[in-house]
Amino acid sequence: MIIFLLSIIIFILYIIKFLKNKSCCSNENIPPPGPFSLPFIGNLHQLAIDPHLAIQKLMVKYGNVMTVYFANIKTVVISDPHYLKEVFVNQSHKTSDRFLMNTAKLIGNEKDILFSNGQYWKNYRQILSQSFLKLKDHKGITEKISLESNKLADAFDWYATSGQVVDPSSLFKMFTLNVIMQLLYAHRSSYDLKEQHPIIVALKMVEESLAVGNVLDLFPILNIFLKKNKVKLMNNLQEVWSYSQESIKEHREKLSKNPEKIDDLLDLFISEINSSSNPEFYDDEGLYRVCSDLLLSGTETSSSTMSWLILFLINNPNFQDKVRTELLEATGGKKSIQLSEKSKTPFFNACIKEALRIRPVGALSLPRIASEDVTCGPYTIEKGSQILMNVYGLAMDPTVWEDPETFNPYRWLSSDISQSTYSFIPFGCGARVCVGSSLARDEIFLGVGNVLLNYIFESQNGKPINDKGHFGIALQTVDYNVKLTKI
Ligand code: HEM
Repeated sequence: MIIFLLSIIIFILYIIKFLKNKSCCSNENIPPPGPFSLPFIGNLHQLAIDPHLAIQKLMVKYGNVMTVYFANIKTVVISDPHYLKEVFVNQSHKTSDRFLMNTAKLIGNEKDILFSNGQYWKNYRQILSQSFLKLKDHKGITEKISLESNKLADAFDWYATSGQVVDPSSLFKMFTLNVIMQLLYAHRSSYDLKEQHPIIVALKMVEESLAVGNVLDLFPILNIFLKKNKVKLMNNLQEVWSYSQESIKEHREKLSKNPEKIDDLLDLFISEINSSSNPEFYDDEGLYRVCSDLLLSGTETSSSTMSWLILFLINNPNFQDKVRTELLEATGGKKSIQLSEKSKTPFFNACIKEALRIRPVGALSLPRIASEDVTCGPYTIEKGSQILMNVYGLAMDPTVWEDPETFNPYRWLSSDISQSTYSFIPFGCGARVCVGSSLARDEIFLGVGNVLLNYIFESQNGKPINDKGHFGIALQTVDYNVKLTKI
């Protein structure tokens, strides 16, 4: 009986969905084409594992602007540089808002930067962007990042001298966490993986819950069974927020006594607020949520890119040798590189760009929503749809990139590189482009530069490492171990 009733319900839903799809569009209101979607799951059966690769396959049939359904969420995926510009730049007023799922609302409460919209987002984004601009010119703060990259190189030393293999990703993650922790709390943690700072432990738990969170966002009914996950997420977020609140209080007190004493990003942020026309708008809730945003958005992204870069340099030992020779020439033989020496390392800079192209960790960027109907070439993206930028697909387009699946840094050095800006968007594009891109590039340059100056990296078994990776909270490498030889 139950099966019979369920079949009837599914059949009715199927008909409703079919009729809705048919009736939604007049001639001038054509939605982008896409595969047929099933009731409840939409196209999840086609997209659930490695969605960036699944979308590549579907694109062959449906083209560069395509409609798919993540469960019942209507989603348009854009893989064409001209349409990206049309949608995210020319119609930015209709496409700057984030598509907010339940987990995003829990994290941001619509009072942060990653997951807020409207005037609230605009005000906080402006202050944060100004703070990042000033950070770049603040010698004392950039010096801290430089010193942290020397500590990262030291952290590999034990493995090199003892001959033990190590997973470099775990140390890269500690490095990017330490950078953000110093920018926000003036604290750092040991690289000893057994003695981790409580914030790092809490953040790891948050990331674990987020991986499960995706399923809950698509099927809220599962909340009944996975209540524990929500409680775990909230407890760990609370730990990060409380820690941030303490730090905000200390920073405010220090700046009220000495407004000129700027030691980190949080100081810059608070002093920008103090000198803004409406400082009372920026309450402590907004501030502590921005702190957790920076930990969430600015650590796994940069460290995964560093892991990809090292992986491709292991698989291409000639490139690794060439980078090291260039770095040693730039530093005059010293084992530590400075940001001021960036202009002397064009080949290494090209390798960083190539890693960001070939394995963009934000392979589908962060979702936006069409707040009104949006024109996209001959199609209309219906108000309320989720919109994704196909960052990975753009980087794999053979009409733009010669042999796109090959790690080839030379493509960035050739004088006839002529692809559109919107074909290479690892940091997204338009009004919500990544605010931390410059910091990320500096971290990758210093962190990977310094370890390459000190060690030769090889795979554990001497064979090339799997370079396909997997889609977790970001496009990540598979776990891999390296053998190190000290130089
Ligand atoms: C290689 C490293 C990184 C990559 C690939 C990356 C990528 C991205 C992407 C694709 C977006 C969405 C952009 C859009 O919607 O158009 C984004 C947003 C953002 N990123 Fe990054 N990111 C990186 C590092 C960082 C760092 C180091 C920070 C800060 C410490 C950061 C902070 C943010 C923030 C706050 C946003 C939200 C901006 C907004 O909604 O207005 N990211 N990032």
